[in-house]
Amino acid sequence: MIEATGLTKHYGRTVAVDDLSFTVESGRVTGFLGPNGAGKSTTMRMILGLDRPTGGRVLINGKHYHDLHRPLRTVGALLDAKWVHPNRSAKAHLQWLAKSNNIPNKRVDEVLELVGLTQVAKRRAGGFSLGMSQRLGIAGTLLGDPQVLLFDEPVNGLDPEGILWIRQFMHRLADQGRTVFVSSHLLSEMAQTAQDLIVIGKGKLIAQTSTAQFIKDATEDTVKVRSPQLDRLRQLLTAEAAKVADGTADNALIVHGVEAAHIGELAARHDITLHELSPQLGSLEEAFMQLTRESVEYHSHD
Ligand SMILES: Nc1ncnc2c1ncn2[C@@H]1O[C@H](COP(=O)(O)OP(=O)(O)OP(=O)(O)O)[C@@H](O)[C@H]1O
Repeated sequence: MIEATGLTKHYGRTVAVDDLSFTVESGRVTGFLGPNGAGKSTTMRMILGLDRPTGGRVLINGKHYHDLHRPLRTVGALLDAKWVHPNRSAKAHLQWLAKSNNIPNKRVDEVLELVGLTQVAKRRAGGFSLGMSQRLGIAGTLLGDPQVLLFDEPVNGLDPEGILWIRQFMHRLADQGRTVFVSSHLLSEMAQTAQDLIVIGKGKLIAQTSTAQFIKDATEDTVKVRSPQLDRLRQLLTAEAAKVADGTADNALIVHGVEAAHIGELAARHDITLHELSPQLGSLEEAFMQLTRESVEYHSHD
């Protein structure tokens, strides 16, 4: 578990992180979202003791990073996947990391196996593709079998196969009861990966909630209806004060403010044939734009 309380960081006159409080629970993948410059990297660096807070505190499993007896056994972090000596093999890189942290050598083979790099363990890491480098970086985070894992933009630049692998791997780590905290700009990817979200804007907390609730709160659900008797249906819905707009497909309407079940019953009562009746859920992109825009406007009026 990661707990931030009143966490604040000033760089000169810039307030990078502003009185931020949140909790990252174990057994879940938690996404960390915010527009550029919102303070995500600064927050992650403070969690890892790489930056000292100006105010407040952040604890990992109840302790400051610096007070952890063997940090790598409690928290693994991947901030930059290309952070590896290019001429070292994947295995030599991990062996060096293990040795400098008093981790037995046999754990290196285990983590190589876990991330699927056993076959290429002896190849120069400098020649690895981005996807392989990410796997090597993740192997490094797992060396100490830590309970808490932090990943900064882990899927940036990866192909769809690499993205899917990382998503499934993170879910597996969370299913093992670990705390998985991951920042990303790729919102559609986050929508599928993260069960919970912490969203910040200008260093302040905008939302801490489940991904589903975040989308529900910030977007309006609509229903798409297709019917050969569209004009009749439109009249009936408008008479009920529903907001109705033309859909992009032929013979389709987008209905706001009425449940799909009600539209189905209305159509049945008036012998109207329906070819489609599908609730349209808002996207994480829409919710994110909506909520971060409000935060920016709010702050500019401060
Ligand atoms: N070492 C530093 N010195 C001065 N200002 C900094 C430093 N690091 C970050 N900042 C400033 O703090 C703010 C937050 O930056 P940070 O990199 O934490 O945001 P971010 O959410 O990670 O952004 P991005 O998504 O673009 O990576 C920005 O205004 C940035 O310019």
